[in-house]
Amino acid sequence: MSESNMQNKTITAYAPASIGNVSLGFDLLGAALKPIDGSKLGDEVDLTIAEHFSLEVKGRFADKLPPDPVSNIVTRCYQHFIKALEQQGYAKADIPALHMTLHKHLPIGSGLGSSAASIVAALHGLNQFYADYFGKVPFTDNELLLVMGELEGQISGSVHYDNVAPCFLGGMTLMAEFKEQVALSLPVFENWYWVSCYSGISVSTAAAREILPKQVSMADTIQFGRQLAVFTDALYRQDEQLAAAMMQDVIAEPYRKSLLPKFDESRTFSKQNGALAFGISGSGPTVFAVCDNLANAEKINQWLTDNYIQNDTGFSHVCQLDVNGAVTR
Ligand SMILES: Nc1ncnc2c1ncn2[C@@H]1O[C@H](COP(=O)(O)OP(=O)(O)OP(=O)(O)O)[C@@H](O)[C@H]1O
Ligand SMILES: N[C@@H](CCO)C(=O)O
Repeated sequence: MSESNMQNKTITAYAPASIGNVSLGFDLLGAALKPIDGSKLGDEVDLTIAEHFSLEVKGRFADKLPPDPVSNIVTRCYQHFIKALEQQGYAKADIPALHMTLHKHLPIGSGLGSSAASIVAALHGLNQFYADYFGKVPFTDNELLLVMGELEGQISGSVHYDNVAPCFLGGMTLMAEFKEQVALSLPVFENWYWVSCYSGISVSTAAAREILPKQVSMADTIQFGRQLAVFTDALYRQDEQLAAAMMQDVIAEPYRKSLLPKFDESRTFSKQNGALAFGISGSGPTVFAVCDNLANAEKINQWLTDNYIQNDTGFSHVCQLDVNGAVTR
């Protein structure tokens, strides 16, 4: 598309919710979510040319963010992106400024990768917008991922890619954290349903990291390594039973579950009613249950809706993995 055609064009980028850790892969494994009823579980960013940069925030959770746009991570994404374009050799005067609108659909501090979804929608949208404008894609997926991780780190206190990578690439991703290959896409079980229930309370990721011990025992280290290696192998061999048996969290859940009212009861009900696995999504309070059939998933979804949700802000969805990740239209 030519520069003049971009003048009145709006690009919209969508980035889905995600499960960080997936129980067994603290900071190293993540999965993108898509409710099976077609409802939207992700953030959106609209981008259009303007005289000066500005950010507008709309959506159900807009009023839970700092009112000052400068404190919004989307503003930092824009500033970072423009600086990187200049470093690539684009002259400042040739880069049009944008008006951006963030549609904040994901609750903050939910364990659904809310800040990651804003970051991914903003940066994917910016890359697509300037690709259309200049006729050349400014940054590769891997280059964008590195920036996404850096910005996520500014919010949560340490760089971790297990929300931004699945949110951006879709499906289930394993972090390689190799400069040339930050994340790897893994095979998935297409018949698995992921019930995801947000209780409605907010848990800060930085605070939920703070309560974790700084050292891990030898026994837990060996269990962690064994589980992640065997799980990955089981995905490649499509061995559901073995994969599900590996989905236990020895790093974070023992410390974090005390922050989550009704966690143990929810696990007990889910496991007694057919869940193959149950755990905390990211740093919580969202929990997830994995089922290999819809009837079990719907039963657990109903029970979590009735029992795990604490207030009007909470919600629960039967999901499958969002294999598309971030998309623009
Ligand atoms: N667009 C944005 N989306 C979400 N949080 C934002 C955004 N801009 C700024 N913030 C701030 O970043 C912090 C996000 O905190 P935190 O990392 O705990 O939440 P989160 O990313 O929603 O967590 P989770 O990954 O568990 O969903 C909050 O202080 C919030 O005000
Ligand atoms: N891996 C991160 C995800 C945060 O959503 C954590 O558990 O702290």
